[in-house]
Amino acid sequence: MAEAVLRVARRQLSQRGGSGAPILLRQMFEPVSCTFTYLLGDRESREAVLIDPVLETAPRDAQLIKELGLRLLYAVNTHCHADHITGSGLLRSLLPGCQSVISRLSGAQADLHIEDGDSIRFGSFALETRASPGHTPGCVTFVLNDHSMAFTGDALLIRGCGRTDFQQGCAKTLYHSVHEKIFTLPGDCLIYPAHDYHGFFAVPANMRCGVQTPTA
Ligand SMILES: N[C@@H](CCC(=O)N[C@@H](CSS)C(=O)NCC(=O)O)C(=O)O
Ligand SMILES: [Fe+2]
Repeated sequence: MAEAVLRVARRQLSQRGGSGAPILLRQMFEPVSCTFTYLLGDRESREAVLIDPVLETAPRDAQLIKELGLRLLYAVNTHCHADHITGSGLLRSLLPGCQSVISRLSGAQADLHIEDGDSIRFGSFALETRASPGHTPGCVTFVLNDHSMAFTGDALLIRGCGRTDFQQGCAKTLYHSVHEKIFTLPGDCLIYPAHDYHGFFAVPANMRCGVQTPTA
């Protein structure tokens, strides 16, 4: 018990940037495709990244980013499926200076291509790229540098995983990705998936909406 409390306290401390301010996190939802988009920002430098934007809600996201006084460096995609990648292009035009990012293995066009192990920096934070193929060959999971949160795209959903029956999906590959790249994260790492098709998520007062491994 005491150890768990210490672990949470340590995590809360390390989620702070250079000024000691906590990371800014907003979980947003697009109800037609049931997609989550995540905004992460450094409160000091005002640099931010957006994970898995959706075309229809890109104007909403751009408006929020402006209202929060953030500078969007990257619109980042966990994988190449139409429900995600279509938003990046619009965001580039709505927020000049923003660059689109996706894995090289996805085969999709972007300003920046990333690979397993690459880091995406914003302010005093960074997202580490973990290749997690299976839903698609180019799927990646983004892990905050202190391993307190992970953005799993369609690799790991809530009480399930992404489908593997189309666009070069492979159940065996996904099984290994989830077990070796996601379940190996610390037990108190919060998992933020790309979809909720069943209304399983809740928004508690403290806005912590992830679920913990390995009981996701
Ligand atoms: N089953 C979904 C239909 C939409 C869908 O196929 N979603 C993908 C992720 S977007 S590429 C998926 O992997 N779903 C998981 C699944 O178990 O189907 C729905 O219920 O609307
Ligand atoms: Fe997908």
